[in-house]
Amino acid sequence: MQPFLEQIIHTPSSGLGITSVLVFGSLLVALCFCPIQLRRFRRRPPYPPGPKGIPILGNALQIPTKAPWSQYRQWAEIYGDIFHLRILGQQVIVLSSLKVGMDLLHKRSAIYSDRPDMSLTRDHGGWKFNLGFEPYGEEFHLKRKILNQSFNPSATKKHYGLMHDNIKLFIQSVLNNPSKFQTYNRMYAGANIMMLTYGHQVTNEHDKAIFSAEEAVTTLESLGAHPIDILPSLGRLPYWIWGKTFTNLLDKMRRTTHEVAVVPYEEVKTAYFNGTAVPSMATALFDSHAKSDKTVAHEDAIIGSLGTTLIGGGDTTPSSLNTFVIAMMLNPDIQREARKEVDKLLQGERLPKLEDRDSLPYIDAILKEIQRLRWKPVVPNGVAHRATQDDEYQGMFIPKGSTVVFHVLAIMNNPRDFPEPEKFLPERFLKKEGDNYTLRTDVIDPTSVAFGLGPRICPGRHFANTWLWLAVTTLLAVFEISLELDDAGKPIMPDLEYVPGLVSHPKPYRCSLKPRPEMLACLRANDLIYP
Ligand code: HEM
Repeated sequence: MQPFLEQIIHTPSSGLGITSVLVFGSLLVALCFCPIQLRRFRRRPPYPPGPKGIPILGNALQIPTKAPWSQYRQWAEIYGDIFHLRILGQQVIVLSSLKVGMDLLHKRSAIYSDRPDMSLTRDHGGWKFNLGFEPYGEEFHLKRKILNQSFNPSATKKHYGLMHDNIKLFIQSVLNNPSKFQTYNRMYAGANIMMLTYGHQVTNEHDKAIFSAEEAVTTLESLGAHPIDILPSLGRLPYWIWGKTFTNLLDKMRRTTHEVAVVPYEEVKTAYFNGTAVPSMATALFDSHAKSDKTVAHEDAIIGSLGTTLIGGGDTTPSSLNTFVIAMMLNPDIQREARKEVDKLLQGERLPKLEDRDSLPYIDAILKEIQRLRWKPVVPNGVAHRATQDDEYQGMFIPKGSTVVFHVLAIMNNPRDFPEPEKFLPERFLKKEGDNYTLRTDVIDPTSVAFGLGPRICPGRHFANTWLWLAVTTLLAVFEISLELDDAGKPIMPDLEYVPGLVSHPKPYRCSLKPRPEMLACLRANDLIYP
C-alpha cells in the first residue's frame, strides 16, 4: 500500500542511490516513451497546472522528504485543488479537495481504481496476496467481496461481543502495567483482527502473528525506490546484479509475507479439516468453498483477503488511539469536557457499550478531530491510484498511467474547510444548545476523507471506527490521562514529529494513566482488578 510518490522519492534505502535511480529511470522513460508522448502532446488539452520542474528529474527535488504535505498544501494554494507534478517522466496528479476526489475517484471510479504497478514488491517480494496492491479487475472484486462480507456495517455489529471482551482485557492489561499502553494498544488491535479472521486468540504481546505483520511492513518500508518498478522487465535479470543488501532484503520480504499470509491460513485450514477450528471469517469461507477432496475453491483470493486484514488494521487503529492519548495529555480541558459527557451517561456505574454511541456526540467529535489530526493523519498521502484511460477534467488532461494521489493531509489541513487547522478542536464538529451537544452536518466529516474514496475505500473503516470509539470512551471513563512528570517534576512532552511510513505513527511517548477512584467499584463489578 506504499504510495508511489513516497516509494519513488522518500525511501531510497535499497542499496541504490536515489540519484542513480532517478537518472536511470528518466533515461529509460525518455528513450521508451518520448516519441509516443510527442504525438499525444499535439492533440491534448493542457495538464492541470503545477510547479515547473527541471529536465529529466521533473519536480522530484522540489518535494521535501520531511513533511512533504506542507509543500503540497502550498502548491494547492497556488495551483488549485488539482495539480500536476512530473517525477522521472511519471505524471502525478495530486487531488487536494474532497470535491475533486469525489469527482474522480468516486464518480469516475471505472478509470481511477487501479494501483500503480509496484512490480518489485508485488511480483518479486511476495506482496501479490495483498488487496492493497491488487490491480483493478476480477481478482480485486473477489477479494473486496470477501472482506466486505465481514466488515460492512451490519457484519461489524456482529463483532461487538468480541470488541466488548477485548476492551476489558485491554483495560486490565493497562491497569496492571500502564507504562506498556502502546504495546497493549497494538496487541489488542491485532487480537480483534486475528480472532475475527482466523479464530486465533492472541494472548500475549509476543504473539507470532502480530510480530510477523510488523516485520513484513517494516521490510516493505525499507525496500525503497528501484529500477524494477520503473521497468518491470528488469526483474527478469538475476537478482544478484543489484547487490547483496538488495537480495537479502528481498529474501526477508518473501519470508515475512509468507509468514503473514500463508502460515496462518494453512494452520486454520488444517484445523478446519480436523474439525477443531474456532468459527471465524476463514471457517465461514471454508464452509462455502471447501470441496470433498479437501481443496478450496478460489484459494488465492481467500488467502489474500484474510492475509490483508492484519496488514490493513494492525498499525492503523493503534496509531489513531496513540494520537488520542497524546491529544488528551495536551488538551486537559477537552478531556474534562469529554469525560463530563461520559460520566453523565454512565454515572460511574458501568463501562461504556457500543450501543451508547448515539448518546455521546462529543466523543464522536473527538474521533473526527483525531482523524483530521493536526499532526498527521494515519495514512497522510492516501494510497496511490492509477488512471487506466486518458481523461479530461474541467478542461485539463489526465493521461492514462498517471499516478493519482488523494492527498488526505492537505485536505485535512485546509483552513477554508477547517479554520485554524493546527488547533485540536473537536468543537468544530459540534453545535451546543444549553448543556447539550449535537453533531454538525454542515462541516466536512474527516471520516469521509481519511479512509479514501471510491471502490478502493478502506474496507475496514466501520470496524476501525467502532473499535476506536469503544477504546476512546472506555479510556476516558476509566483513566485520568496526563503528562508524566520527570524527576524534577517537569512534564515530559511527547514528540509531535510522527514517524513517516506507510502508516504514520507517533514516536514512543510517556504518559500517565491513573485509574479514576470514582470508577473503582465499577471496575470490581466487571471483574477488573485494580492492583
Ligand atoms: C484508523 C484506521 C484506518 C485508516 C485511517 C485506514 C485508511 C485506509 C486508506 C486511506 C486506504 C486507501 C484507500 C484508497 O486507496 O483510496 C485503506 C485501504 C485499505 N485498508 Fe484501511 N484504514 C484503517 C483501518 C483498517 C482496518 C482495521 C482494516 C482491516 C480490516 C483495513 C484494511 C484495508 C485494506 C484491505 C485496504 C486496501 C483496499 C484496496 O486497495 O482496495 N484498514 N485504508
